[in-house]
Amino acid sequence: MLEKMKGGLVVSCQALPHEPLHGSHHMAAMARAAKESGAVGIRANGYEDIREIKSKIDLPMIGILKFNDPSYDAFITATKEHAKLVSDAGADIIAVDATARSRPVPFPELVVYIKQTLGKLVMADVSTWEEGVEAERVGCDMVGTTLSGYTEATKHRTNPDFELIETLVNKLKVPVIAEGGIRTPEQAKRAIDLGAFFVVVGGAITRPQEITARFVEGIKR
Ligand SMILES: CC(=O)N[C@H](C=O)[C@@H](O)[C@H](O)[C@H](O)COP(=O)(O)O
Repeated sequence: MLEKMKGGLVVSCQALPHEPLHGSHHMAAMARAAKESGAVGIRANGYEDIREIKSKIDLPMIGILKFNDPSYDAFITATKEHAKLVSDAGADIIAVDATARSRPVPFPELVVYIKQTLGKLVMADVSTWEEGVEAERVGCDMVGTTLSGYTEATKHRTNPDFELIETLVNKLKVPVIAEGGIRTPEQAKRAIDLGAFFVVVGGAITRPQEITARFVEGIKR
């Protein structure tokens, strides 16, 4: 499965409850459009969306479950229960928050559970290269730059974080996934040229409100 994704584009099809396109019907339509135009995989959030997309579109699925619990900071598939839901929905790869922030289950325990009990691959969503090294050490199958810019320690960084992509490629043996803030085909190509295994693009393709805002701003400027 991973060989088929190498050098390609994964489209993240996500709309949270407050977003205009929220709903698995819309997300499955986005995923279908992505597949028709050559995407090699889909990333999606939550049981309903993952299940609906998987039932309609035959592409590898990176599944997540986003949940903000006030008692800890990690928010992407941070518990075993959430990992099981994502797995039951049909995800092939489960992406997890791998940042060095507070979490409900020790990270190595979550990784072992996903790999051994659920039998799925683990993508570690990190914000720093140190977190990437730790994720590889505890057995994650791939490391993504997803959370650079989204933690207290990295909020000063701009994305796409090409420096992080490059550093992770140099330090890790597992595939490095470029994700977060990629807005143009040129940026996606640059990430691949730096050694990213595949590229994940979300908002620039599947969040029309983001795209509209950029055009409106562009006209004002
Ligand atoms: C930080 C966070 O919550 N990231 C989420 C992770 O799944 C998604 O909201 C992003 O859309 C995804 O990572 C793709 O990134 P971008 O939409 O920038 O291309």
